[in-house]
Amino acid sequence: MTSHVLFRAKNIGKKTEEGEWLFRNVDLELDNGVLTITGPSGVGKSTLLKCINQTITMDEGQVWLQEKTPDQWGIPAWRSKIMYIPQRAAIMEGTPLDFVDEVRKFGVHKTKNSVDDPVQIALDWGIRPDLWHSRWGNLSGGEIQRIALAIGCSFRPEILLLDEPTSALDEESCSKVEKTLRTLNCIWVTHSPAQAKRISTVGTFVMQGGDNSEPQTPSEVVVEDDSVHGQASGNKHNYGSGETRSSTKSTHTTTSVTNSSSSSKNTNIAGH
Ligand SMILES: Nc1ncnc2c1ncn2[C@@H]1O[C@H](COP(=O)(O)OP(=O)(O)OP(=O)(O)O)[C@@H](O)[C@H]1O
Repeated sequence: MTSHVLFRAKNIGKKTEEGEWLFRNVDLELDNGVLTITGPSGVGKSTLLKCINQTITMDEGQVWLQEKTPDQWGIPAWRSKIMYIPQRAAIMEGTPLDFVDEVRKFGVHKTKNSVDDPVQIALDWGIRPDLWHSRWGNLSGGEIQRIALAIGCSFRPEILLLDEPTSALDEESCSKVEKTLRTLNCIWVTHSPAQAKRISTVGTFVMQGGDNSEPQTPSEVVVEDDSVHGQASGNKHNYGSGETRSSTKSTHTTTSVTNSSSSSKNTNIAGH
């Protein structure tokens, strides 16, 4: 009998085009809060988020939201509830407001009246209202990033899948965005151990290439140079169980999720 958590992923695996395992046996749980994912470049963090969002097909494993699979929800509903915000928003035709109107037409999202105003959300992050009338191609990387995030937040998904959501932001903007996002349910990929320490409320999954079945233990993440060090080594556990990181003066000890044995049309915000 499994516990009824908001979101569960069990044994997720994805193969490369050559048929090797890019990663496998990834287990995640999130009931409430922010779960961060770190790991070396190319290990498959973005691909994992896309598998969860059902943007691409996983080769093994299953995901559940409120104990229902994507097929049981229906893929459009699933993607509106577990919304993926890509690392680099695709440059589209038109303006951000055009895009918001387009997405609202799909109807799988909540009705217009129950949707938050993305312009207001982004205003708190330093995005002037007039920028919503600018063509996507005329916006800076940091403006596009905040606007895409604000649109995602405005639809009030159950969970936001965030792929390095502040990578193009200066410190002040980053801090404002983090303040908002920390109040939501997020699975958040970051390369910054310092950011993982700041924002994760339920722990950090240190992703490994290939088989993730080895139980992980708290791993040392050196904060000073903002790069990930150390190897997973320790107790098997799931997120959502209340396990949290501990820290010392110079290092941050993250927790890791259990990892047991190791594409389609979408409605992503400004997505691929
Ligand atoms: N649909 C797919 N099927 C199989 N492999 C894929 C697919 N999409 C991407 N990949 C491959 O997966 C590998 C990992 O890419 P991914 O972007 O997920 O890594 P990452 O850990 O997020 O990297 P970074 O930290 O640099 O952003 C890449 O070599 C990429 O070519």
